[in-house]
Amino acid sequence: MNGATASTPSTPASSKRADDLAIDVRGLTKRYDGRAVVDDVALQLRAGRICGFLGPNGSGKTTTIRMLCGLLTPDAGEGTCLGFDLRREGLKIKRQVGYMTQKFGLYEDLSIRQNLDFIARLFELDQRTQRVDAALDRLGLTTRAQQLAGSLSGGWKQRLALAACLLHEPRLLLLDEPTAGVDPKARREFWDEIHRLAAEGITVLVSTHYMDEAERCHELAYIAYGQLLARGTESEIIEQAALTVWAVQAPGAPALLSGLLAPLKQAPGVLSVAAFGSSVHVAGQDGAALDTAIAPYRQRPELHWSRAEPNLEDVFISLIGRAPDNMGPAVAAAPRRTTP
Ligand SMILES: Nc1ncnc2c1ncn2[C@@H]1O[C@H](COP(=O)(O)OP(=O)(O)OP(=O)(O)O)[C@@H](O)[C@H]1O
Repeated sequence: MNGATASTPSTPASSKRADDLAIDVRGLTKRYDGRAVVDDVALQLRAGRICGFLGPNGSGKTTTIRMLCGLLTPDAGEGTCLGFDLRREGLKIKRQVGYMTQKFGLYEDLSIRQNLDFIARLFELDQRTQRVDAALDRLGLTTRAQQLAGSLSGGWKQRLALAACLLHEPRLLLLDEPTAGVDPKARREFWDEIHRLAAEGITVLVSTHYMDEAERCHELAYIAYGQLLARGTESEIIEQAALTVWAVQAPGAPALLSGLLAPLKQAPGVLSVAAFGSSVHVAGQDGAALDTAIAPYRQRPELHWSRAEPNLEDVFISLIGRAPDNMGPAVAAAPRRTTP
């Protein structure tokens, strides 16, 4: 559903008033060396919502985020961020957006307080000491204020980075894989904070590779090879994918299961074959074709087959299988692809 937006049960498209939308862009495109790494993306996000931005490595998430906050100029597309025109009002957007980059971007040889004070000066904020104190307090950093940023663990660094991008009281947070490499407890605390911010009316677009984080979002956008392939709530995305999923187990020889089923990945009708714990999920959209593909394997006595409910990961793996690959050699004036 490239270029389309999906409504959610609580936010029918008709009720999306323009002034409700923190992000409202369409046709967003960025090309490098003739290759569209972001291709005709449309995204609408209502104020106060948390949207998870998912997709495989190199699918265009960072590039999209950088276009949204005015750091990159799109080659095509238009729209607004926080009501400001993406092309003409980049500076106004930057002043009201908190952008957390994938890589820790603060000074490792400055203390937490010095880093925050530096950011406050960059933004020319008034009442700097009070703002820095409040940010330290909010993120539980007060007792560590004098600690060098470089000596912090991954989780604390992310907390500091979040504090830094909140200092100027942004209305929209663009978080690029904020919890990559962070342990589960720190990730949970980070997400609790994200939800508190959303409850205060801040809009959040957050890229992640973690399915448990996807499940904590109000809505999701899935991008592969630069094209937005799915958009909506978790249940809407699962429903739209219309997958049939079989779960297979091999109680006598679980280690052999993945290898045994590997040829199925190439079979007509099979969109994904993926291990989940002691099971392997085999998924496809055409139930009859899927049945034909798995028929030879269903005869095997060591394999136990049962129908399973599709989950988000089944859907995303299947979507990649169906997406057109843009990683090949660039074609100067390539014809527009149609979305599966
Ligand atoms: N400045 C650039 N010049 C050329 N190609 C680029 C540039 N920036 C990004 N790309 C390419 O654009 C594609 C999309 O990159 P992007 O960083 O947006 O993906 P991503 O979804 O954020 O990936 P990841 O999950 O690994 O962070 C990649 O193939 C990348 O190599």
